[in-house]
Amino acid sequence: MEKQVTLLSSQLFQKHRQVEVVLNRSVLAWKPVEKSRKPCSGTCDSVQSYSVEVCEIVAVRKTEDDDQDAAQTGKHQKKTKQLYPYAFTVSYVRRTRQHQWRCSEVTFHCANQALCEEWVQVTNEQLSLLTNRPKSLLVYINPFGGKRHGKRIYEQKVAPMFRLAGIATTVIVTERANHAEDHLKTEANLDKYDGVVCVGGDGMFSEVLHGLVARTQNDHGVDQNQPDAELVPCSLRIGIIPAGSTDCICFATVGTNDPVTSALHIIVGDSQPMDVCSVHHNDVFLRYSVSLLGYGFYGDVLSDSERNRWLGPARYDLAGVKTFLSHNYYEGTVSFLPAEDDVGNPRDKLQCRSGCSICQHNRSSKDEHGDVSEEKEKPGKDDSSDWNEIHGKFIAINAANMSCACPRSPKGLSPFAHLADGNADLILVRNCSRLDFFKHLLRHTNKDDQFDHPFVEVHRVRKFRFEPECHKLVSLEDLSEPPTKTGYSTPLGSWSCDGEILPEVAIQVSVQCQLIRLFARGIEEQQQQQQQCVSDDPCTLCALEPTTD
Ligand SMILES: CCCCCCCCCCCCC/C=C/[C@@H](O)[C@H](COP(=O)(O)O)NC(=O)CCCCC
Ligand SMILES: Nc1ncnc2c1ncn2[C@@H]1O[C@H](COP(=O)(O)OP(=O)(O)O)[C@@H](O)[C@H]1O
Ligand SMILES: [Ca+2]
Repeated sequence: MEKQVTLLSSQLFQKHRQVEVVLNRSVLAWKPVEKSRKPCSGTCDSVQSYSVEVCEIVAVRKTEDDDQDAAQTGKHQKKTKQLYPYAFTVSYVRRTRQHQWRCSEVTFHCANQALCEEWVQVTNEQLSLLTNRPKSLLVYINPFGGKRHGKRIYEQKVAPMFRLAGIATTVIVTERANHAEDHLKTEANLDKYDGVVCVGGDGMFSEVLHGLVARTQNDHGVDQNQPDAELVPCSLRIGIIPAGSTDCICFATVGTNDPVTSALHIIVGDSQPMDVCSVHHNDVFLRYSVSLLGYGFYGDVLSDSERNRWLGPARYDLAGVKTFLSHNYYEGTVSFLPAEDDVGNPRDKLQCRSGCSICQHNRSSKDEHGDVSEEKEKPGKDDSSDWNEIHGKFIAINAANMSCACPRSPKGLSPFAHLADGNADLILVRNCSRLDFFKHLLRHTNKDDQFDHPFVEVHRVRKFRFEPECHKLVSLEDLSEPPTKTGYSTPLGSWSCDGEILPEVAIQVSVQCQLIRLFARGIEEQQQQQQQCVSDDPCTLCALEPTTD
């Protein structure tokens, strides 16, 4: 292992004791100088030092007198202030339960001003070397998403952290649907920004996605209407501050729907590539999807829920019950191009986690500039002979481009789907009894396998098409009732595309591998989650309360 060069090492004062503080390029560490130390009385085994990775330091600043006065009221503290009148505070990421991050602080007191300023300067120099961190962000807030708390969440929980981290922001509170999308497509000067942040739900994310992808394709002269066009990846990353109803894109990429955690992932400059499904009808571009493309059950839930938007997130529960009771099924033909053999399968129990090897493997197929390697260009890869075709009556047809985990279903619609493997999991739920369908739905909420039913099949696919049963095609004049979809006499459902209803039922879908990047890192494994306590008395990692939320 490479030996780390010490940049600074000093004896400083922290709380009521003297500490040896050391900074190298990757770690800030400190430990008490005294020989005798009481063990940690918290939940961890006490060892003798604390450490914070430099890449997880949010900010370092000189501690103002006011801050010191507020923190130091006791006799000891007054004495500390006399002996060590200068201080600096380091704000850093602390992992708590269930993938949540918090911003903690530690203040070091110094005997002389020059030393204090040196610590602030050298630590800041190290932070400035972290070039993946955003310096300037364009933020869109949907004030009406979810429980309508978006503006408050941003102002109270997120903006102060961005300020602390020295990130400049341009904030736009949207005034109508499609405001963010239109602004990104035509007006925004994107050269000024290192990323775009949306405050809202999956629908708001979808707006930002459409705006950014369309803008990028326009700038590069790529026609989105061509289903086989090689789309150019977006250079700006997208951050999501969850303030919507489902927020599954945030949940499935971070592991929690928590604004403070998401803000910290943005600040430290995380990057998570994401696949995007492009959806076409007869060679006309319809929409992109990142989470769920659902026909039948989820399409019906979505259409019904739109009527009750005023209910907020609860609209989905009401619509879910109504749709379940109506127990509709839809006939049609699904054709799909299976994934390559080396990318796993939807039941292999290999969860997509931070640094996922399956997604990393696929990364090699697209270089930094979005050029496609020879491997992907091999002729015959899309041979019509590779396509499979299934005809049937379906209660639901779901294409999950990622797990679609969310608080309603913590493991998601397809628990082993991958964020960036270039494939989607296509789930076909054939017509079955209400009770069987209920059992299938229930398994989305517990540990049982929702695919382990004779009426459910699931395939990992690169592309798929759906054609509704249309042999009873009639002329428009024959239809006395307004048709659900023009020209068909058999009942048609609709596709929900990340929470938007598609205007067409017959669709062609193609997964665009790693078209965008988020300010996220994928869900961390449990070991990464539990930051090891390396403290002593009193153990701040065990006992400190969050300081920012
Ligand atoms: C007997 C209990 C059954 C419970 C079954 C729960 C299964 C839940 C699966 C949820 C998948 C969610 C996929 C995400 C879709 C979102 O993109 C979309 C829009 O989100 P937003 O803009 O934040 O509102 N949300 C939905 O389509 C809602 C699906 C809710 C289904 C009950
Ligand atoms: N100012 C606004 N007024 C009305 N609708 C808006 C506004 N801003 C965004 N929207 C639309 O609201 C829809 C839902 O937003 P979203 O933030 O996803 O909330 P939810 O998760 O509750 O559906 C999105 O499709 C978006 O286009
Ligand atoms: Ca995928």
